[in-house]
Amino acid sequence: MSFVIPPITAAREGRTILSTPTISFKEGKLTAILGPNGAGKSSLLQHALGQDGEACATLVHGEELQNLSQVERARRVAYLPQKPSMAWPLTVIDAVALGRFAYGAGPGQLRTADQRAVEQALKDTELEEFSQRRTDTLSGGELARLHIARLLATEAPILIADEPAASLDPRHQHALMALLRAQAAQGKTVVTVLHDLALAHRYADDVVLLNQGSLTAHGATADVLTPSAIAETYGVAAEITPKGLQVTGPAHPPNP
Ligand SMILES: Nc1ncnc2c1ncn2[C@@H]1O[C@H](COP(=O)(O)OP(=O)(O)OP(=O)(O)O)[C@@H](O)[C@H]1O
Repeated sequence: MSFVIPPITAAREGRTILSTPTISFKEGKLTAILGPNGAGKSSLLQHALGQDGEACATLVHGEELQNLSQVERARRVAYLPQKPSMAWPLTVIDAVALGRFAYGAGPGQLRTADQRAVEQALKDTELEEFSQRRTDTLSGGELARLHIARLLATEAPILIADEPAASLDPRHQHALMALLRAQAAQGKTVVTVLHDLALAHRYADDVVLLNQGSLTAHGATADVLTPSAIAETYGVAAEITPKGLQVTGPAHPPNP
């Protein structure tokens, strides 16, 4: 299912924080949204999904998202924000089951398809052993995996995650990216904000590069994520070898 963000101009406190053209995300692809702190990555997603209270004519499979019912939206687009909240402590399995609300399910009320989706999501995020634990007893990385599990349990055709890898250890970061790739390979439209350029280089099909609220590039990862674009955008030096991308240090190290 295609996901198309129309041209956006957004301002906060009198300052333009976003000024972007149409951005189309492709079905069957994993797209990484990259850019330095404050580039506008979260604001772009929040605005596109109507989370900032402003109208936005985002198109999902050709239909305006804002014209769909809440349930229909949730069936099409699953969104994991950068700072997800958990209103009250639940068991892990019940928290993941919240991902099934668009299908009339919830904690303790799971039909076969819901049960299957929840179990698969727990398995994919290696949380099966934690299923009966209270969410407020989880470590930071375990809690991050719980939120990813809830995203996956929706089985929505469009998955959007804002920095899902931030608090994961390296093995779980790679596992997450492999999982997102697998979701894209199943035909889903997968969009994720990342800060780890090596992960983006290794796993993303496409990259959207933002800087100071503007879109500076959008295309195939190998075309966009070049050492010169990285130096210009982030002020760091990077090398690309057969082993992958490695950030080697500041682009302009201070003189000793
Ligand atoms: N409500 C607000 N009021 C004032 N400034 C805001 C508001 N919301 C966002 N901004 C500013 O807009 C800019 C973009 O913020 P945004 O959270 O989208 O950046 P980001 O690219 O996701 O950054 P990060 O990588 O640090 O998460 C930042 O400079 C931020 O301070």
